[in-house]
Amino acid sequence: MNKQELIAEAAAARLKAYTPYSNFKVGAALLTNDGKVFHGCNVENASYGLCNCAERTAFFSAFAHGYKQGDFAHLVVIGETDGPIAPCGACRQVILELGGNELPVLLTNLKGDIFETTAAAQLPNAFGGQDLKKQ
Ligand SMILES: O=c1ccn([C@H]2C[C@H](O)[C@@H](CO)O2)c(=O)[nH]1
Repeated sequence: MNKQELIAEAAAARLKAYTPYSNFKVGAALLTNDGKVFHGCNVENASYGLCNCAERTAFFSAFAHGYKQGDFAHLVVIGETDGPIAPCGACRQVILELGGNELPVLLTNLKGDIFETTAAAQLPNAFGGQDLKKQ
C-alpha cells in the first residue's frame, strides 16, 4: 500500500468519527507489516474527559487484534486543520510506546499538506518504561 492509499484510508476512517461536541473529525490509518490497515477515529463522550483520539483508537484496535510494537509500518493522521494535523501530547506518548521509536508518521489535512516524521521525533525526551524503577 502506498502513501496516497494510506492517506485515503485515514480520510475514510475520519468519516466514522463520533464528534457531537467538538464537531472536529480526525482519522487515522495504521498499516501493519503484514499489510493490514487499522482505522482510528475520535470518539467523544458527554463526559468530555473520556473522549478518545483517532490515533489511540487505531493503536488500541490493532492491539486488540493481536498486533504489537514492531508490527507496524506506518501511521497516517488526517484532520481539517490549516497545516498538517498535530497529534495531542497524550497520543504522542501512546504512539511512541505502542508504535516504537522509528515508526514513520505522516500528518496531513484535507488540503493535502503533508508533514512526515517519526514517533520519537514527535516526543523528545519522552517518559517511558525505562524510567519506571522496579521495586
Ligand atoms: O490529533 C488529534 C487531535 C484532536 N483529536 C480529537 C480529540 C477531540 O475529539 C477533538 C477535538 O480536540 O479532536 C484527535 O482525535 N486527534
